[in-house]
Amino acid sequence: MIRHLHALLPQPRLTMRLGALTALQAILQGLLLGTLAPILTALLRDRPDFAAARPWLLAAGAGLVLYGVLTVVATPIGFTAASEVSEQLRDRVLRHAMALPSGWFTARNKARLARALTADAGNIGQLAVSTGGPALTAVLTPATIVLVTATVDWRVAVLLAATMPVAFLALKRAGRISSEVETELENAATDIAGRAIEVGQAQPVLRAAGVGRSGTPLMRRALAAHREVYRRGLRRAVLPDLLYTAVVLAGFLAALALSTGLFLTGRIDPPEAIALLVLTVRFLEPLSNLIELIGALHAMDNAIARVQGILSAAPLPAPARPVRLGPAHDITFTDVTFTYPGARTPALTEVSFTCPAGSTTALIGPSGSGKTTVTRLLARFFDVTGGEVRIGDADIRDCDPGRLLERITMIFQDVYLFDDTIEANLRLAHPDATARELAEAAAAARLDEVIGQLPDGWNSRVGEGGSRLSGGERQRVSIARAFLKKSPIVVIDEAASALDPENERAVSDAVRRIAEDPDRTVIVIAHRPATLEAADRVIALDRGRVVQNDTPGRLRHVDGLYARLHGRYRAAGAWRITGDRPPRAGAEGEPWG
Ligand SMILES: Nc1ncnc2c1ncn2[C@@H]1O[C@H](COP(=O)(O)OP(=O)(O)OP(=O)(O)O)[C@@H](O)[C@H]1O
Repeated sequence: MIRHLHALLPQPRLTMRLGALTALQAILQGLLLGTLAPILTALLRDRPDFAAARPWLLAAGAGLVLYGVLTVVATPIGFTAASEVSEQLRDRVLRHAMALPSGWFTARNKARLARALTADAGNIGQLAVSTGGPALTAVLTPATIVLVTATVDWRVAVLLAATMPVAFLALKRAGRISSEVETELENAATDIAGRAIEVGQAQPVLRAAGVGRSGTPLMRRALAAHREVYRRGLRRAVLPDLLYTAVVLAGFLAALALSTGLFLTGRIDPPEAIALLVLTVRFLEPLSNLIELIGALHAMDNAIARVQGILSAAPLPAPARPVRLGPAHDITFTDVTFTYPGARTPALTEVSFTCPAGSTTALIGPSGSGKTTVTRLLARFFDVTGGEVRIGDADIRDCDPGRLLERITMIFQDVYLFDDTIEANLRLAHPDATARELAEAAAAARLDEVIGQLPDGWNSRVGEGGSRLSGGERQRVSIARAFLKKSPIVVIDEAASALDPENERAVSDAVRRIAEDPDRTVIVIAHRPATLEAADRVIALDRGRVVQNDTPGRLRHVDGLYARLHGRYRAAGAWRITGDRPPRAGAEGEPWG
């Protein structure tokens, strides 16, 4: 357990110091009791021998002072150590999570991560101090008492010593069962947390379907399973706990009986009998505490294992010597094949194309054809299964992941905003931006119109996930980030979902401006005819393969996905002339069908 915790902490020095202090205190407790027998022997006589008692009294006094000093030193370290352990763990888990591929973040793994960062990291810190210390004392003090008892009477010492391994065997069994129960309870709790996240995400759907007033069926099942695991755990733990207590009590009673027998048969004197009585009682006390501590210790060990489980999830491999990304920002996919973790069929198969630096490439294709996957692979959310993705001369797997993301801005449909002010959300893209740069970016994305209408302007909070803004407004924040970041590669997933005409125009304008910038290489998952027409190239995907790759002008005259989409827009009269929304790619009756 100590080893596990030690391995988990980047800086274990403070906890090691606390452990050493606690161990010293525990041994000192036992040694102090060792002064009892000679003091009693010297003083409990017809004529007390103070001269013989003095050195032992002095030693006991010095020991007590040392114990006091150790307590004074250890107490503040204990307080600091608990919060420091939790902080170190949180920091380590967070750093690791940042390097994990986005495919890792399933609902269950998100719940595991949330628990590791909140409950587990906090509990490990608390338990390491509040349980680890007493547990160390509960083992070291009785062990020292056994040695000290040997100086009074070896037979009682042997009996006490024999009690310890039997007690530890019983304790091991009780601990194993309590650990199993704790793991089952934790799994059941993680299930509930996962279901809760699911309910949160699917809430609009659940409401629309009129289900879920008392939770979804899966949630109710998870709650019932947790209750059952708890009850079963209580039943399983009773017997092993009783067995351990019985073993310790039996050792204690046997030692008492032996001491009494030795006294009654005149083999030990009254002072020795009193000393043995005190030693036996002090032996029993910490040992019997162990059964209460063992559950908490295993809970800590399980929490450590859970944190370890997250830390062992493989991050995307980082190159030992990252290649520097050069000034060229052309993008090349060569024979890229990719299968999502756990999926059977590839999402992309032998996809090859080049986006010249400064150009705009529109990706089109039916729903599920692999457009989003292309953008995810470019940002290295996942690594390709086969082939390679290059920016300039560099294979993106050879680049530092942080540096890679500095060059790319993603403008997604589902923009996640942090529950902070508009300004703070924008500054994520460029923390040191001046007020002027912020204002220019906001104007370019037409976010200034939104900010002007908010009660607190730039200081307005956007709510969790940006819930206080509409979809189009959120996307304008995301576009403003792109203007602010000035990254040479921009990936845009045009909003396919319904935007009101005002937002739609604002978003289209901003996207057009980004695309027209000759310093930016843009890949856009296009849903609007104007975007398609303005693109330098159009790449059509179907079932994960490139089926067309040419200029929009030429593709219009070739039978295929693009011409069908183009014809469909014309037939629907949805080109910008009318200002109506074009039919959504992937929507019912659209040209992919
Ligand atoms: N996280 C994932 N895990 C497993 N399979 C996935 C995952 N994301 C996408 N897929 C699958 O990969 C394929 C390509 O999906 P992708 O999202 O790239 O398509 P798309 O063209 O962007 O679709 P849409 O237009 O609906 O957004 C689909 O079959 C999809 O089911």
